[in-house]
Amino acid sequence: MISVDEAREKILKEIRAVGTEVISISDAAGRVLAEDVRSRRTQPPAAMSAMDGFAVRAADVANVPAKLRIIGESAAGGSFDGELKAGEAVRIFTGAPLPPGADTIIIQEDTEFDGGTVTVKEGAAKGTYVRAAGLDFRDGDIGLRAPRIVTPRDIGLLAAMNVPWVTVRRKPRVALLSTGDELVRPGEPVGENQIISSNSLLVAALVDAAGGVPLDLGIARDTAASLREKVRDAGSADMLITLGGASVGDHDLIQPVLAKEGLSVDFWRIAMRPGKPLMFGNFAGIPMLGMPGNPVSSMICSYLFLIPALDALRGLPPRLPPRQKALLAHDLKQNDQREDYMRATIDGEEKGLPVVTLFPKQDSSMLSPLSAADCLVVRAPFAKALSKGAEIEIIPLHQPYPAV
Ligand SMILES: Nc1nc2c(c(=O)[nH]1)N[C@H]1C(S)=C(S)[C@@H](COP(=O)(O)OP(=O)(O)OC[C@H]3O[C@@H](n4cnc5c(N)ncnc54)[C@H](O)[C@@H]3O)O[C@H]1N2
Ligand code: MOO
Repeated sequence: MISVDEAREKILKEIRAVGTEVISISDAAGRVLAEDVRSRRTQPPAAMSAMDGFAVRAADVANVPAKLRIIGESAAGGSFDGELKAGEAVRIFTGAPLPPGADTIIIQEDTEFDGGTVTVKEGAAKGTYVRAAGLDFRDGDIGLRAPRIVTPRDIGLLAAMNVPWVTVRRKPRVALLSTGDELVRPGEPVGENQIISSNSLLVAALVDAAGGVPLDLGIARDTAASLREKVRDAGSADMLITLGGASVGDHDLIQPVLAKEGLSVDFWRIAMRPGKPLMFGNFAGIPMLGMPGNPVSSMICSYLFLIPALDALRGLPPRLPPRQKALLAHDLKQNDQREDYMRATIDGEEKGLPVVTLFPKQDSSMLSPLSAADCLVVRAPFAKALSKGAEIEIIPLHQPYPAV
């Protein structure tokens, strides 16, 4: 058995970024930029007022009160074309260009004015409330560098830079094939000893959340013919995930059957719990992850291996699940040779750290504690027994990959 880190390295070594496409910036949130983006505009294009008030020369308001003659008006979207000279002021509004000759804005609260004159009661240093041309960015500046996940904030910047389209990685397509005679889809008629297939839906939702497109190939029955037929549809995918049939039982057909269809196995079995029978290889030219059938195993394998692989397919440096320190709410026994990922809740805080309680049953078939968990407690192989209050490492499960 190989370690979790070794397995991830082997997977990432085999993954290449997918191709690119050009899309509208309104569709770009969450997508990965494939090329640097340069501004097509200087912002602000000219010196502009940041306030409603009067454009003046700072020298004219060095001594207050100062009476100035109003010679015109500049509103956002328009301009005052004349030149401001000594003793003059221009009525100006937020976002309007500064008239030539003016260098300072006096907010209107600091003035008294009628039609023709303004009395400035509070002076201001030169440049007050003036946004210089190019304050934000200049034509030709690189505004965003690739690779980068486009955030809603980036979309605002792209729009302001007058960039309506961007080149992004296309979304990687991930084919998901469930296997097992016992499986039926949610809502279908279900026999006494059957179970509802939850795995592929869970992993599909993760693929979607991580920026990929899940392709559901359905459920293959535990026969070579069914598996061969279903896997044929993986052709257009960038990656294939099989769910179940990864272990050593007589009905675990993934490896023996797919080997005849072009599967070459890189590794099989990892020193982790759950997820031990994970398999990685190449199936007819595309990377393939063979995940164990138990839903918790496939979810944790997705966190540790599939999401970093999706990052790599999207041309990003692969992100690992973020870890943080926490305290145990109870004693914990020593670990064996497998790296352990255990579902737990967070109940309050002590010394600035979350306090975690493990679910008493960690069976990898159990979805209710998976859904209720706030975090996974991570334990290294052969970790020693710990007492209540000891420090441990967790992977928080709420929004672990923030993108806004
Ligand atoms: N003799 C051994 N037996 C097993 C070992 C072992 O090392 N030696 N490993 C165990 C571990 S650990 C796991 S994990 C499982 C993995 O088994 P498979 O990948 O072959 O998966 P299946 O046998 O097909 O299914 C396991 C379990 O999960 C349920 N399942 C399968 N698909 C789905 C689905 N789409 N949605 C929900 N649940 C699913 C299935 O009904 C089984 O209960 O092997 C152990 N055995
Ligand atoms: O490795 Mo299995 O995934 O413990 O249930």
